[in-house]
Parts: sequence; structure tokens; C-alpha cells
Amino acid sequence: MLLQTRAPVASRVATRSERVAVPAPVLRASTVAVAPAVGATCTTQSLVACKRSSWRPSVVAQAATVEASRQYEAPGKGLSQVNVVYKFGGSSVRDAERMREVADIICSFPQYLPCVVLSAMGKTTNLLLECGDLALRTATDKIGDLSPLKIIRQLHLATCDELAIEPAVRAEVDHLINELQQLLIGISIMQDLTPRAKDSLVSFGERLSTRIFASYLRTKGVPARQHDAWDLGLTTTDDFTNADVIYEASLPAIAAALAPKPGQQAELPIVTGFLGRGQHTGAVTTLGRGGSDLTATVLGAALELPEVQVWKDVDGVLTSDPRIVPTTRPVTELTFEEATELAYFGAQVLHPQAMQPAIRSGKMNVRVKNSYNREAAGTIISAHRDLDCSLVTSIVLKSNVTLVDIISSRMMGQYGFLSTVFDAFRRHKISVDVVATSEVSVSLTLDPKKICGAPEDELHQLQSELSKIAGVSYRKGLAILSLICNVEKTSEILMRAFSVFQREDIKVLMMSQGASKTNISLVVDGARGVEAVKALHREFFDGPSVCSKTANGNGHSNN
Ligand SMILES: Nc1ncnc2c1ncn2[C@@H]1O[C@H](COP(=O)(O)OP(=O)(O)O)[C@@H](O)[C@H]1O
Ligand SMILES: N[C@@H](CC(=O)OP(=O)(O)O)C(=O)O
Repeated sequence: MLLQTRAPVASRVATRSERVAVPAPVLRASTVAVAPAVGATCTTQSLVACKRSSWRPSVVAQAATVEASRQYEAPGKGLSQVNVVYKFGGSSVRDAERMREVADIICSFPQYLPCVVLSAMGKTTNLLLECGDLALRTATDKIGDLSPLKIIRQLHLATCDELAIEPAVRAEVDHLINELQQLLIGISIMQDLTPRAKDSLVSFGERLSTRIFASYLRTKGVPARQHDAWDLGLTTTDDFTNADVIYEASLPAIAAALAPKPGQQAELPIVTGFLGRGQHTGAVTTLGRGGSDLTATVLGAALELPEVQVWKDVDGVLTSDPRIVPTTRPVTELTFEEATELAYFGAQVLHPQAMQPAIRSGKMNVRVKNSYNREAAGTIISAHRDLDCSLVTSIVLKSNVTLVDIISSRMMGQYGFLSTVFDAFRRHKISVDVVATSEVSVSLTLDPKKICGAPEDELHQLQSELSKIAGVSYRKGLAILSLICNVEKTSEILMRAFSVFQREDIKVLMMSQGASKTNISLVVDGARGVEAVKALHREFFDGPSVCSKTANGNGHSNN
């Protein structure tokens, strides 16, 4: 296999080899603890591993001493202006140990003065949504007993204690959790959970994690300041739960808010991911699930930076979802277009809108890194890459899609058929994923999760409206397989893909190559989706795959 090894485009950002060579954080005080139970020596880097082994109380006490004396050299010494954005997702900051590790990563790169975007700790966002649902059917005086609320309280307060954060911030965290409880009481009284209230509810996750982490950094000698993204000017539409960023308002406001303050020591901004403020309502909005990636790239574009790094729990963007295919491997390089298609068609690893600020900026790359394996090169996403050796880059599965077939022989030779069809979808605010058309028929897929209101009702209404010009039928529970690939090589890709389908007896219900130069989508029965991804991955990634571009021009790498 021949992998592309083009150097990252960003000139002001260290290359991978420079990064790997950067020493571990500079610790000013004693950093070594001995774990007698296992006879091992623990540096701060291995504290996590050592803590998992069974330490005796004396060792735990030693660890506490190490914690108390642990001090970092603040990164970006001598710099006044932020020069990179790091985003750490929920899995990267899921508990106190992970917050230490993230602090460690940040301080491992002294050449950067980062702006840090954090998601909520672990599964906090899911827990908050669960609290909201439960509050609707829980008596007001029982709200304090809700089990997800107890888990949230316990996780955040235990993290404050374990990290020994500043008392004033611990009090603020306590206060925020009480405020959360008040909001849940309000939901219980009103028996109503509007999208607007839902956004206020989930905002507590990022508001808590950033306050705790900024305080932890300060206690370790790193000047850090917590910011709620709305205070920096991150402005959005008022589409609660899935708001769009208003770039014209947001970018200049963020740039001004994070500009160096003359005569003041530079501070690391620690910013809430996922959250914004609605332009007309002024209320808290969210950017859709996984929206912290987008916050990070918006900040990067506002600050005109060459690179944004999104730190996850995988070695980069992978050849498929690792929960489906255990033999995935990281993709070295992607274009913004490929990353967008991949995210749009269901790869959880990136937010579908996250590449937009990078595309607008024209000079920013996005790097996906693993906070659990910082040595891994990760994936660099940029405007262009050499696709000559590329066949299939990644395989994505989107489940539970609906296929709509609209057929009208009456429209043969008439114009306006497609516009009538799509106008009906527009009026019902139903967005369409994959489309295939002929003279008198249109087949398209849609995601019921994205339909506002009850999907059944909306589809039924659409069906009766369109029945004036066409016969409409739909099938639910299907799956879209998207091959993120070099569409220039369609013949080979389709030949191999269809030989897999034939071998496995998987029927393809619809196919679209479309205008995208990076994606072929195939619709199959939902029950066969996982199987199909596994078989395609075996075909395109598990066999011999050598790009012999220079030898005979026939071979390929897998990304
Ligand atoms: N093609 C893919 N490449 C990498 N990860 C993927 C892919 N498809 C799905 N995933 C899943 O996405 C997860 C990372 O995304 P996410 O949980 O949103 O990260 P974070 O919360 O750290 O920002 C991985 O743990 C992995 O299970
Ligand atoms: N906490 C939000 C936003 C986010 O981006 O989270 P993560 O980075 O963990 O995917 C969510 O769960 O959707």
C-alpha cells in the first residue's frame, strides 16, 4: 500500500516529526511516584495507568502529593496571540484523569498558544437530554432524585475535588448544577420541553466542563480564562437544537474578543463548544450534536489560523466506523469535500458543517488527532490532495433512511415535474439526501430524524399533495452505503462493489453518483447494511492494494 505523505500545507504549524520530538510537559516539581503494589514507577504520563492498578493507600497519598506539586510550564511563552485551536471532545475530557491528560497534551507543545474548545464531559449531553425527558413526567419535588441529574452532579463535583480546583470555581459549579435543577423543575411545572428550553438545558454540559478545566489549568500554573462562546460573539440563527452560524456577525466579534490585550499577560482561552446565541431571540442555541467541531473551526477562521486540531478517541478519520469494522485504519489525508460528504452521510467523527469555516478561510487545515494516542499522525484535512493513487478512502453507513419513489407517466415530455416535486419537499422542510431521476420518475432518500414534526404525518401529507401529479410510494428502514472515493475511477469501484453485492446476495435498490466527485451512494435493505459495509471494507481495504502509479498506472492505495 502506498500512502500519501505530502507535508501539511500549514507553514506555521509544526510537522508531525517535530511534534513527536517535543518533550513531555515541563514539570517544575517532583513528578515521580512509586506504586509499590506493582513495583512500577509512575511519571505523570503514566499516572492514569498506575491509578487503574490497585494502589495501596500510601501510594494514593503520594499521588495526591504529586497532584498538588504538579506545575506546568505555560505553553506559548512569549507569544501574545493565539496560534492554534485545539478541540477536545467528550471522550477526551470524560473525567479528572482525562482532564489531566488533556492539560498534559496542551503543555506538550510549547510553541503553541492555543485556544481550547471543550465539549461536555463524557456522556453529559445525553444525560441532560434524559433529565429533560424525565422531568416532563416527574413531580416537581422529585426532580432532585432524577438519576441522570445525580450522575451529572456526582461526576462534576468529584472532578472538582479530584483536580483540587479553585474553591470559587467549585462554588460556581455547584451553583450551576442547582440552576440546572431549577430549570428541570420549570420543565416539570410547565410540562413542556421546547427546543429553546432543550438548548438551555444541554448548555450546562459545556458551561461546566470549561469552568472546571480552566480552573485546573490555573492551579497548575497555566494562565487560562473560561469563555462562554456567546460572550465571544458566536451568533447563530434561532433554529434551536440545530442552529447555523452567522459568519458575518460571528467572525469579527470573535476576532476582536480574542485579540491580544496590550500590556496584559496572554491567557489560554477555554471556550464552550456547541453553543451560541440566537441573533433575534438572544437565547442560548446549539449547533447540532457534535457541534463543538464546528465551534473550533469557526474560532480558527475568526483568528485566521493555519490549523485547527480536533482531538478524539480514534487515530484520525478511519476507513470505516470502528464499531462496525474492527480492522479499520486511519486515513492519512482528506479534502474538505471528502470530509463533509463523510460526515453528512453518517460518520460520527466530524460535524457535517465543520469544514465550512475552513473552506471560507482558504488557508486553514483541520487535523484529527487522538488524545489517547498522541503520537499517531492523525488525519490532515485540507483543500486539495493528490487523488491519483486513491480508490476508496472510507465507507460510511447511514441507517434508518426512507426511500421515496415518485412516478408520473403523465409528465412525459412536460417541463416542471422536478420543480413541482422539490417544491413540495421545500414546503414541508424535508431535506433530501440522495436523488436519482429519469424522465418521469424521481427516487430520493430522506432521513426521518431530520423531519420537523411527526415524520409519518409529514410524509402522508406530502404523498397526498404529490398524488395530483404522480404515484408516490415509500419504503422505510433502508440504509445508505456511501463510498468516499475517487469518482474518476468509478468503473473499477462499481465493478468490485457489485461483485461483492452479487457474492453476498445484497440487492441495491438505488444508486447515485451525482455531481459529487467524492461519493458514490448505494441504497440497500437496512437489515443488510452492516454486513454490506463489512464486505465492502474487506474488498477495498483488507486485500493487497498497491499504488503502482509510477510503474504501470493501474494500482491504488486505499486513501
Ligand atoms: N469513519 C470514522 N472514523 C473515525 N471514527 C468514526 C468513524 N465513523 C464513526 N466513528 C466514531 O466516531 C467517534 C469519534 O467521534 P465523537 O465521539 O463525536 O468524538 P468526540 O466526542 O471526541 O469529538 C469514534 O469513537 C468512532 O467510534
Ligand atoms: N456535547 C455535545 C457537543 C459535542 O460536540 O460533543 P462531542 O465533541 O463529544 O461529540 C454533544 O454531545 O453533541
